Amino acid sequence: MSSEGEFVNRDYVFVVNPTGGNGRTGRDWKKLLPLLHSRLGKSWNVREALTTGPLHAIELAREAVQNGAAAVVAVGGDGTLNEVLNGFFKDGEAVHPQEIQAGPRTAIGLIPMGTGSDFARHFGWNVNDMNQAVDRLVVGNKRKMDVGRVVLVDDKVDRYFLNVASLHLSAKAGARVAKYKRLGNLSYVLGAIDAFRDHQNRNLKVRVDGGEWQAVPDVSAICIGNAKYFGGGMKITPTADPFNGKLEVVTLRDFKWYDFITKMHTLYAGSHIQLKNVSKESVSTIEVDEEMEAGRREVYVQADGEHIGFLRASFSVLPGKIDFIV
Ligand SMILES: Nc1ncnc2c1ncn2[C@@H]1O[C@H](COP(=O)(O)OP(=O)(O)OP(=O)(O)O)[C@@H](O)[C@H]1O
Repeated sequence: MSSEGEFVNRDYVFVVNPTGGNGRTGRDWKKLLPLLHSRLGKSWNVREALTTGPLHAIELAREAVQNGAAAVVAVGGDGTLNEVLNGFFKDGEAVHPQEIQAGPRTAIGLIPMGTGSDFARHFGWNVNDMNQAVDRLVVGNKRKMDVGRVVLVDDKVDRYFLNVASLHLSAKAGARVAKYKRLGNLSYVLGAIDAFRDHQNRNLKVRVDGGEWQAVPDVSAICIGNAKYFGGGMKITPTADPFNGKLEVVTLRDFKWYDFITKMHTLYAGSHIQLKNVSKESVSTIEVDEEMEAGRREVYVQADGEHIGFLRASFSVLPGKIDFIV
């Protein structure tokens, strides 16, 4: 009990993916835990929760939020952060502590130790720099951050994202990156080449902010950014800002395989948005479907690098929905 008689939970729950960064996260965690105890331990209860497999981080984070933890911190890559975020939501609603407690809502944090760690790039945080990450937690500044939500109508999937969601070529590439992850950042290039082998641009239709459906021919990829980077450092949605209450949508049309070789450097620089056949818009919601329904199951959808299913999809922003430790 605090002096005002309020119950304030002091748990900082660290959800660790020991397989992240090709096993490096597990090795580094052994050094990080004593550092957390010595630097955070006086103010907070440091709790460790190791994942045992894919999606386990969702359950671990949800349990922590239900128990009213002060913060849940993802230790790993963007995939682990995504799963931790999804533990804050259930059935389309924010999860609340099981007992009504005074005090601030559970915050979310990140110790970036993944392969790509693209979300950390948005903030210029150094990946695998434990001291910098712990400094951030010790200072404990929080900002209300926007959360992206994607609903897949056919797959009955409801998934939240903090970084970038996308569909078609980039999403298929993301799904194929996993088998090359032991090769580090090169995995993203190999995943893209792999995805291109059976890729065809597709005629889609989109509806922005509840307006009219518009046909968009020859779509290579549509990328929906809450933050700027994906694919191991590509500045794909270069004007995205997770604090502006909007999602940044970048549509790549009619790309041929050789365009990705000759124009690859523009994706890393963020200058691709000046190319012909690339458009950008700021939205609150965007719905996407096949123009002709045949072949719908071939249009992949990913969120924060995690394959989640196939079109039809609806993406929307939940402004300021989470307190992020920045
Ligand atoms: N204990 C585990 N065993 C196997 N896979 C796991 C385990 N815990 C989490 N995962 C899965 O590992 C995948 C990748 O994790 P994570 O994002 O942390 O690392 P990464 O892929 O190296 O980094 P990045 O996503 O930034 O490139 C996630 O899809 C997650 O579901």
